[in-house]
Amino acid sequence: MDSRSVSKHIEELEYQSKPHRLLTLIFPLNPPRAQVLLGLKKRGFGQNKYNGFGGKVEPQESISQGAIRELTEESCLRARSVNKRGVLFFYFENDPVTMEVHVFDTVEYEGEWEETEEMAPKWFGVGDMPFDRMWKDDERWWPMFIRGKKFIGRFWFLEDQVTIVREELAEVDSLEF
Ligand SMILES: Nc1nc2c([nH]c(=O)n2[C@H]2C[C@H](O)[C@@H](COP(=O)(O)OP(=O)(O)OP(=O)(O)O)O2)c(=O)[nH]1
Repeated sequence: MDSRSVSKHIEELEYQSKPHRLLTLIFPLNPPRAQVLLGLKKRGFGQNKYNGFGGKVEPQESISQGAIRELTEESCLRARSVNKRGVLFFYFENDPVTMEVHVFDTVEYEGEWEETEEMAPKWFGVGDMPFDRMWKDDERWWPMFIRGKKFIGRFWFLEDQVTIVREELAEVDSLEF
């Protein structure tokens, strides 16, 4: 198990024994936090969905460094600081790998966003999200995200990657494990 994973804090042997893929997901907010930059994913996992920016954490970096790197690779924005906002775990039917996604926001970033090979960015009002073109779980935790809360969620998907058959979602005071 990757030592950066927070899985050791979940008391479920079945959960701990599964391989985890560590991923980041970061949302740039405009300074009054009224708008969020999403990207339309052009290829790979989640293609044609709007999402924040992110991807796999590399072995030599911290999770927040991974979030900052992916933001630049996918949108050309350079984050000066990030805030950890949530951890999400995804389980897919017939897939032994648990996806452990660390969610961040940033209000301190530099540069102009640009379309990249992976993402076509676009600003949205935080209360006007394109949920019909996003991952199904997003509308569940987004209200916590925009109210400035921290959260931990677990979502069990069928193989279709659309149907959620079970979920656990809770606000937490801290994500410093
Ligand atoms: N909003 C949201 N994001 C999700 C969900 N599931 C999930 O993996 N993600 C995010 C986490 C990552 O940011 C992204 C998946 O990472 P990725 O496959 O694009 O990773 P990558 O960029 O390293 O991959 P690549 O370069 O090899 O294509 O999708 C979800 O249910 N909701």
